Amino acid sequence: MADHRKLEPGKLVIASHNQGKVREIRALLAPFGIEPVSAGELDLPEPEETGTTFAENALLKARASAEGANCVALADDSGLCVAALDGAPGVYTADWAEADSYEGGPGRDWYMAMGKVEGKLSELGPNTDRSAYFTCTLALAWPDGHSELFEGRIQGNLVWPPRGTLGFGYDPVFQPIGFEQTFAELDPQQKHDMSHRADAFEKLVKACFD
Ligand SMILES: O=c1nc[nH]c2c1ncn2[C@H]1C[C@H](O)[C@@H](COP(=O)(O)OP(=O)(O)OP(=O)(O)O)O1
Ligand SMILES: [Mg+2]
Repeated sequence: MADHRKLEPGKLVIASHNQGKVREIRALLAPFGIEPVSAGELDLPEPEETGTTFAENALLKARASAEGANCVALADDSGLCVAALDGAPGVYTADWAEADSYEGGPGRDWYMAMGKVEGKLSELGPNTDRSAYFTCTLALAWPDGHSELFEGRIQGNLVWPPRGTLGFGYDPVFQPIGFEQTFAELDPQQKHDMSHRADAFEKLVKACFD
């Protein structure tokens, strides 16, 4: 793909403030001679995600970090899309988890968020379609304004109650097709081999590394 710009070895900012994501992206980047630093480590601001699509939000985050750090930045905007809920929570997946933490400040309550999804599904009755997919849009942004987008997806079914303690976010209720375990029960390496993030990453690697 000659129209893609190659990624050179060196510094790259992971434009995410989600520790779970940063951990996964570091593992995916490990074989490529890239030295990832996270936006948090560089004290880069967390831009407001005002976009209405995954691509808009991914670009917004990548551009903010590329400008702030003056180096290539990689952002991930992802979410859970539930078929019976017309694709919700979708772009608003993180927002559904927004809660006041016990300390009184803003925080995220994943158990509450998973319960919200389950509550809406159960309102639709016992035979409701429980299929869902995770989607991930990766945006690479260069300080000169160039950017590239890659999209990945994984199909599965929602389970209740949540199971497993690995991973992050909605992993305990997501069971990928062909597996008896949820993402939070699978070995992290198994998740990295098949996830929406891995799928998007595979496309990025094909385009941006030799
Ligand atoms: O593999 C995953 N396993 C479980 N849950 C996941 C996954 N991937 C995305 N998700 C859920 C949680 C996340 O919070 C939301 C995306 O929201 P999103 O705005 O892209 O990420 P975020 O606010 O957590 O971090 P940041 O924007 O700093 O990268 O979807
Ligand atoms: Mg976010």
